[in-house]
Order: sequence, then C-alpha cells, then structure tokens
Amino acid sequence: MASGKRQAPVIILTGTPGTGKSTHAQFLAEASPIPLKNINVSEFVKEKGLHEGYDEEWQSYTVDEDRLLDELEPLASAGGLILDWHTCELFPERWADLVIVLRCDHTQLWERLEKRGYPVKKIKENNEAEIMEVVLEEARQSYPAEIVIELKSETMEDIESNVSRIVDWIKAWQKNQAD
Ligand SMILES: Nc1ncnc2c1ncn2[C@@H]1O[C@H](COP(=O)(O)OP(=O)(O)O)[C@@H](O)[C@H]1O
Repeated sequence: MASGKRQAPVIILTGTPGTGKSTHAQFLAEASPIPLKNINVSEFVKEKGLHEGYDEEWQSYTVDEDRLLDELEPLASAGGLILDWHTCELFPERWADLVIVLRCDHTQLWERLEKRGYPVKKIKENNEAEIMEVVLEEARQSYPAEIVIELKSETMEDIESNVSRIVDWIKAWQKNQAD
C-alpha cells in the first residue's frame, strides 16, 4: 500500500481524454478539506520541457517518462497531490492512495473531442479506447483493486456527486492517518 504516514493523499485522476479529468480536478481542489496541489501532467510536461519533441501526426508531445518521474517523485513523496493524466500505469504503486477512472458514453465523448478540435484520427483512437476500457484496465492492472474507483462523468450532477464522494474518501483517509 501507498503512503505510510503522509500528511495528505495522492489521488490519481485518470480516464480517456475528454472524460472530465481537469474539470473534476478543479472542483476537487476547491472542495478538498486538505489542500491538494492540482497537477495536469500534460501541462506539466510542456512547461518543464519533459518531452522529446512534438508529434505532428498525433498532435501530442512524446513524453520523456524517466524525467517526468524524477520531477514528480519529491512531490508524490510529500503527498497532497491530484495527478490528472490520461494514462496512469507509469506512476509507481507506492505513490497512489486513490485512483479514480472517469468514464463517459462514447457518443458524448466524440462530441467533446470534436469541440476540442482534435483531428478525426485522434478522436477515433480515443473513442475506441473508451469503448475498450483501456484506461480502466490499465488502472486495474497497476494498482490494488480496493483503491481503483470507476466513476461516470456525463452530467454536472455526476461531477457534483463524484467530487462529494472523493471528499468523503479524503475525510476518511485523514481520520485513518490520525488514528
Ligand atoms: N460530467 C460532465 N458533464 C458535463 N460536461 C462535462 C463533464 N465532464 C466533462 N465535461 C465537459 O467535457 C469537456 C472535457 O472535459 P475535461 O475536464 O477537459 O476533460 P479531460 O481533462 O479528461 O480531457 C469540457 O468541455 C467539460 O466541460
């Protein structure tokens, strides 16, 4: 299990692009009873130049995984993090206190990614990944079953109830650490 006696948990928020990770992360950071630093890993990679260049075909950065892990290690060890990324298996098991996998109906996901201006090829790839439960499977293979939670993200009500559920989990985690 992760963490030992950290002051604050590390929450991995994952899911196919467009499922609502950044939106959830924002609301969660505001609602959390313990301060959580919200790290959008794609932005973090860009800002710190933790990549080996830009792939024009896929319109994404080729991440330098070793350097990314080195940068994140001290932050994860300190705790109090939301790690928002479309993949999770890279993060060591010892970092994770909770792994949330957001899910979304594929028709809705297609519309969200279309609005974002993704090329059709990239929309199709992500849509298929959502249908095939790629991220969920990855999370289940990388972390203990009891810390992996799958949550639906299709409506504003879903966001509200998901955030409230995670806040309850944080309170329970806090109490548990204090005992
Ligand atoms: N549960 C939801 N209900 C309604 N709209 C949502 C929901 N989750 C995400 N969205 C919308 O979908 C788009 C993508 O959300 P975003 O949080 O950026 O996804 P991600 O960070 O996973 O790529 C945004 O326009 C957001 O407002």
